[in-house]
Amino acid sequence: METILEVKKLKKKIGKTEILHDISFSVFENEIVGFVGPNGAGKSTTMKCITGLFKVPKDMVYIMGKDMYDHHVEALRYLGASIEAPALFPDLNGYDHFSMVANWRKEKKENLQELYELSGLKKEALKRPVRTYSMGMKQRLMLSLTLIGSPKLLLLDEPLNGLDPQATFEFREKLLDLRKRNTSILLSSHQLNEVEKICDRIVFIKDGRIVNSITTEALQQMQYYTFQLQPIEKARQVCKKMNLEIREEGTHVSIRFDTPQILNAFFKAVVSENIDIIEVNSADHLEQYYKNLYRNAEK
Ligand SMILES: Nc1ncnc2c1ncn2[C@@H]1O[C@H](COP(=O)(O)OP(=O)(O)OP(=O)(O)O)[C@@H](O)[C@H]1O
Repeated sequence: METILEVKKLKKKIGKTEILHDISFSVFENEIVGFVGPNGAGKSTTMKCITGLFKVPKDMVYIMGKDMYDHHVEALRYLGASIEAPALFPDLNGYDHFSMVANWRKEKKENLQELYELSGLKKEALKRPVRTYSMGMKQRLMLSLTLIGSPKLLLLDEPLNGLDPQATFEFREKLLDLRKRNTSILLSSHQLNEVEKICDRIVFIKDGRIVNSITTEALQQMQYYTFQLQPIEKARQVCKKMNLEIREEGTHVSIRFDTPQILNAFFKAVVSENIDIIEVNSADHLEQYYKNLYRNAEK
């Protein structure tokens, strides 16, 4: 499997504060990787280091095997990026932005037609100055601009902000389609349900450190259930005996089962211990995983 992006022991100081501490992860070909973590964890800073917006020392960021330190011109040729709020010129219209970026990236004008359509912006809107666009329209334009020149790697920082539900569905399809066309993507987002739907793997960051990484497939195998069980003391004992992770939220408990077989064994144990199941709900995988992970990281 070809490595598209390699981040190796990336460190970043801003002023006297160490923001990133030895961040290491990779993005492989045909892979969409989610980059997830709380506010201020270091997602945007990492992305800025990858794009060269923040200069980093040698041997820390490689794009298609090119070190961003001394081969950044070649490395950037493979990259499309949208980081933080869409960086657009308020007085230029949509078409102007396309022409400008196409010039930089040496893309032929005739290849832009598909991207105009992909943006979902009408001709009338593309003729208007960007200052008249809504947040979602800016996001749509920005995403289409990042695709000019068919990058091998796309970095998207919070691209779902401001998108309406229809645009979110279309955006999801667009990313999945790009992956089919050999573009790998690093996507930072707080919208866990979308991350779970779009990404092949998720890398978790906290306080400038990578705290975990998991494939979406492995995540789907895990089953999270929220129960109301009585008596709760007995339920706790069953979980302890079975070595199950249990999280208590008021009158309910949330339990993670790594395989369907463990879930089955748990139900059998509950029945044999005469524990009443008052209520049971299956929970979103990524949301539960996130809660457990960051709760453990607090300890
Ligand atoms: N220019 C700067 N000067 C000083 N500190 C900064 C600067 N940029 C970022 N930081 C600090 O670096 C840390 C990481 O910020 P960063 O923007 O990378 O987080 P993030 O994970 O993208 O957060 P969010 O989800 O809120 O966008 C934060 O503590 C932030 O205050």
